[in-house]
Amino acid sequence: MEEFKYLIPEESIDAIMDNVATLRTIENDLRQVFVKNGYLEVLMPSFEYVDLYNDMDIGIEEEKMFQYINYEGKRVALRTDFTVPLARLYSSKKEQGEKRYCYFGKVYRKEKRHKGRSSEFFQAGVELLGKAGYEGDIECLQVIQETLSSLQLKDIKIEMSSAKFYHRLLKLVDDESFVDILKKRDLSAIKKLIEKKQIQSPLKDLLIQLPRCFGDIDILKKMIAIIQDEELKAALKELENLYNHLNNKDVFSFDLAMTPSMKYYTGIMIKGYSPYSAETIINGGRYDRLMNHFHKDVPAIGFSYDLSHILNALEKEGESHD
Ligand SMILES: N[C@@H](Cc1c[nH]c[nH+]1)C(=O)O
Repeated sequence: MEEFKYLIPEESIDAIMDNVATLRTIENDLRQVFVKNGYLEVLMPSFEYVDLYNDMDIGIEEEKMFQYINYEGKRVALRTDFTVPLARLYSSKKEQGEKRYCYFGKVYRKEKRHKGRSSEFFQAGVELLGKAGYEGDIECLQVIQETLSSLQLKDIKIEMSSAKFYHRLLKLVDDESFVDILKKRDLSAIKKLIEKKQIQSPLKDLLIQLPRCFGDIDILKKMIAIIQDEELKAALKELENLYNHLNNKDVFSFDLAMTPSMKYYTGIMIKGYSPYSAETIINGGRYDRLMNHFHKDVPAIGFSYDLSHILNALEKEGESHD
């Protein structure tokens, strides 16, 4: 029996973080910028109904949730996301117009195979509710820019794409296997799919280029010039317009093969990377239809930093300079 005392379940790791002092410094720096920009800090509950997260086609997959059945016989989940509960909060308080929330805390997500990976992620994020279109997007991207230096990491890259572009592509290709192929950027599978579905140019040319469709503004301009489908073109033009309005463009680039990390994204999608992290350190995007679930028509955008991954990256970056 003695040896079992030291065992931990597969969902767990020895300690979530041991460099908590750094976490608190980063958290406080971020908080200052969020609050300065008018974001109200909220402390969200750890438990929500499973149905809150997944009772809609743009919700969160049930496999990701840690859940139990409560005394009412209802399924309750550990907080799996901040964005969905904040949409609930906004609607239940009958808020109207623009509202800015920020938060710090953990989300719990099941991994397919845990194998030494944590299921707890410490996030810091903001949600900007009620501000539509590119003005909301710009505000959100500017908050990211203003907070980047708080992360203490060098060489952060932020890639952008468009959920409108992604969903239109899915519709045009019309094949279940496409999402997985896109995630793997598998050119030979794309070629097979083109054969199977008898896809003709110009869509064919776009698909062949897609796995390598990342880079600076030139890649976006190039694709805008060759794409003929009006919806695809309009989605990319929206991104171009956004980019043109950004002050400091250095950290931003594009990845048109990006797949949404959350099903609720409807417009711009944002992913941030450090060379010292295999996982994304920033995730975000516009989600204009999530609030429909609460019978509201409210546009919204937000992002979150994954502080667990950021701290790991900081440690690796430090080791590489030793
Ligand atoms: N909730 C998203 C990030 C996000 C915040 N707002 C919009 N998106 C995530 O955990 O990946």
